[in-house]
Amino acid sequence: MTASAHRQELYTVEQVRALDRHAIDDLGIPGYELMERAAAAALVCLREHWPHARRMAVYCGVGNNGGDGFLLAALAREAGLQAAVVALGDSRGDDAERAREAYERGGGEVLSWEGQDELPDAEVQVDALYGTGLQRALAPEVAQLVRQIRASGRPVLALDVPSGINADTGEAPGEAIRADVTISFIAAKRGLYTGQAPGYTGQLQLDGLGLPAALWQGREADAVLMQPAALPPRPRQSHKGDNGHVLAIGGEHGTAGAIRLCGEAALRAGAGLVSVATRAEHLPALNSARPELMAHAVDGPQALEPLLPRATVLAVGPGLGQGAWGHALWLTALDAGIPLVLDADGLNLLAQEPRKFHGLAVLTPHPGEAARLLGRDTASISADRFAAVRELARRYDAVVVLKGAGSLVADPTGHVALCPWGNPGMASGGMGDLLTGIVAALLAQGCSLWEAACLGVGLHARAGDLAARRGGERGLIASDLLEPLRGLLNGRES
Ligand SMILES: NC(=O)C1=CN([C@@H]2O[C@H](COP(=O)(O)OP(=O)(O)OC[C@H]3O[C@@H](n4cnc5c(N)ncnc54)[C@H](O)[C@@H]3O)[C@@H](O)[C@H]2O)[C@H](O)CC1
Ligand SMILES: [K+]
Repeated sequence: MTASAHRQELYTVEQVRALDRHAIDDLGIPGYELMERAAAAALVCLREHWPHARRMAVYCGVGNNGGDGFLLAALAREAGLQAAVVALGDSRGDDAERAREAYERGGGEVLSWEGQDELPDAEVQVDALYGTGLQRALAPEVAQLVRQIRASGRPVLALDVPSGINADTGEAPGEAIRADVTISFIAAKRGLYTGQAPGYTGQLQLDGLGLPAALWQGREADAVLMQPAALPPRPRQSHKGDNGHVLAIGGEHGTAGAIRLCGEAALRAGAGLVSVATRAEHLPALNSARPELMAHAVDGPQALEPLLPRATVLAVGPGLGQGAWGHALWLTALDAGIPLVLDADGLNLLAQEPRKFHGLAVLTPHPGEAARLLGRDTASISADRFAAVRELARRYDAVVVLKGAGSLVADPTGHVALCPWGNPGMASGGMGDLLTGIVAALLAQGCSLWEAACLGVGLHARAGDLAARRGGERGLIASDLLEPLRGLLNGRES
């Protein structure tokens, strides 16, 4: 496994092809040699994960991904392993044809496969059907093969991309290979880290195929993969005034939980002071449960206005509702000219009354809220999350977090950062309220919009992973994250 400096950069398929061409044309490394290196790296990976496996079945497509598979099978046979190859059809392209010939010349046999044929008996199955060349959903007969591969219950090693996954967007337009391990070559394809892809890649490994670092220098990447980070230690003489004042606004009749979680998260993420502006009925519960939260009864804008001058950051939306009360507070907050984090109903109100924030806001939509903000359906957001988050940041002139597996952060200039952490246990109520409070607290402590959004998303997801590791993903609730969050914020992993 080649550790490579470029691993934190993410590329589109087109950019990966340009890297391949650069390696071939400018560094003089033939495409076939890249294929040989890919096959060698795949065999090392296979033996790392399944050291006792003696029999493998390699499923080869007609292109270069299939070529990788043929050369892997040839190397495996040379190493004394049994390798059966099932081919989808005749190989297309010089390198793929040459790879197939090399396999057959070494005595390898190619099995054809029709609809209901039994699959070869194997301890490990290798997916070399499609890689970065996938252009649409798998054909029905290939989808059937994929289902049979899954039904066999045998582990799967996917080469470069799990077949059926779009390496640009992370979408599975139809059936797709669920791999136990995916080994991806040369550069990290952005689609493998977001959307549906993380559910299909299994453990994702990257191998730079021994290419010189010069290959990536100065080459355009599309996004960056977030790296673990924390806030710098607090100065000894720090006092609460130094760490900002978050004013959280929300909590329509009967919905105190969201704004309370938001406020608690802001406290746990280090804000110096946290106030909550909400309906009067919620004050007794708030004050008894969390006296550190200064709760204010706010029945309209005239009661909110005196609180604004003391606030350095606003967190607007958790449980706000879209009625007259919520709308009036929302308008007052947005017109205050104070940096803010907008979430939940604050975003739904924005979808109805769009405005640009000119670098004063972080928006934190989930795909459904993003769809409303763009006037599209949720499916189109999931079909290309990178395009959607960039369009949101540009249209609203704000830093935008598009939540979901592989959360994305974009700024209005098009920079995108991708969060590789998080787990399905976090798809539960209140997690978004937590994130809003965390981002607001980081802004209050002096982070820029971009830093607060990236660090906030990363801390939130890593806290979710720590909490899930301790007690499992099922039944994970937002408040479970508060303690791990505090540790991570202070640079402690456990
Ligand atoms: N130097 C390099 O480029 C290296 C590439 N490597 C491997 O090559 C694949 C990409 O190979 P490519 O031939 O471009 O495409 P695929 O093998 O992924 O796909 C084959 C072929 O299939 C057609 N196709 C696409 N989608 C469908 C579909 N749904 N149904 C039917 N047919 C479809 C399309 O014409 C494709 O061209 C890359 O992933 C690497 O595995 C080496 O590993 C490194 C060097
Ligand atoms: K594949």
